[in-house]
Amino acid sequence: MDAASSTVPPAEPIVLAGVRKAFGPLQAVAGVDLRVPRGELFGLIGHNGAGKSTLFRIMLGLTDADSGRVEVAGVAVGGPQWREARRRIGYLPEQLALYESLSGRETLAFFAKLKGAPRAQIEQLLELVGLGHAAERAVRTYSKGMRQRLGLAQALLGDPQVLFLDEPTNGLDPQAIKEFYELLGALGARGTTILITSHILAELQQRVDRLAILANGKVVAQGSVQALREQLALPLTLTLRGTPELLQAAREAAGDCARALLLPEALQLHCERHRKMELLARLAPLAGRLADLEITEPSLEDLYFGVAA
Ligand SMILES: Nc1ncnc2c1ncn2[C@@H]1O[C@H](COP(=O)(O)OP(=O)(O)OP(=O)(O)O)[C@@H](O)[C@H]1O
Repeated sequence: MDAASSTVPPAEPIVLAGVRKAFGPLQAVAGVDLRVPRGELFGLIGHNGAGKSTLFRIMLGLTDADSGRVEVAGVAVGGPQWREARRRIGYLPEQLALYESLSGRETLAFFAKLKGAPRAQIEQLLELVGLGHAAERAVRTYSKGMRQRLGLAQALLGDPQVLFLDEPTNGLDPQAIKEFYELLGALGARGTTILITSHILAELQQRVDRLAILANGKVVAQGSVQALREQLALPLTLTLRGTPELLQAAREAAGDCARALLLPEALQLHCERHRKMELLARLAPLAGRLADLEITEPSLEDLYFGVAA
């Protein structure tokens, strides 16, 4: 059985190797390698113009790469088996055009027809995204969160193996974002592979399995947030609270082990990861008298600025 007729998803539903795309003199995608295993929630981040949308369009077969290998859902994008494989891919663009006068149910029926997906899935998807109660209402009466959930439902028509989500949580409130990611978690647990872009790094940091940071068309770092912390070796921050005398003593005890920043009511010590235990040992004699000690890992935003800025 060949890959196109197989219903078994490949172990790596997204494989890019040496992918390049230029627009005139501009190298928008400059040699990207990416492998995303089945069931992973993978984030793609980067500055405006970094090449994220171009890469999405290449993976969806909407734009041809100039060179390189692009495989999605187990087949070469644009190749002889692509038409069939495209049905196993869902896409939620950043701005999905919806017909305001259609109801939620009619909207899904419209997309199901376009995609050749069974209409029988519509009710189930409306329930899955929490729109069962609003299925009869015109889209014009939907909130932003409801529209995004309807967008996700259309992307899920045909039970895709791979989902591409472009800024799907833009404009959603914190509760809606939480629910959106819970839904993605459930899809991942059933083996759906999800590629997601977002400019809200704090949001991605807690949720993605791995991510790639794209800058000027190149992947400049790739891995789990923790792996990137270790790879990029950005300093940890210890924040100490206590009396001014104690903070001064802590600063002296830290010595060359950390870069110290004395704030009005706290001392911040920025320390390289491999010297953390040495620093804690130096501070140990003071620990009993400190009011508080907090260790903060570099955030995804720190990591991003560490490589992409
Ligand atoms: N059709 C096109 N013709 C010419 N240049 C293009 C075209 N599409 C994209 N570009 C250029 O390629 C580069 C990458 O654009 P792309 O839209 O992929 O970036 P992005 O990372 O998605 O940015 P954003 O976060 O702003 O959406 C940009 O410099 C953009 O101007």
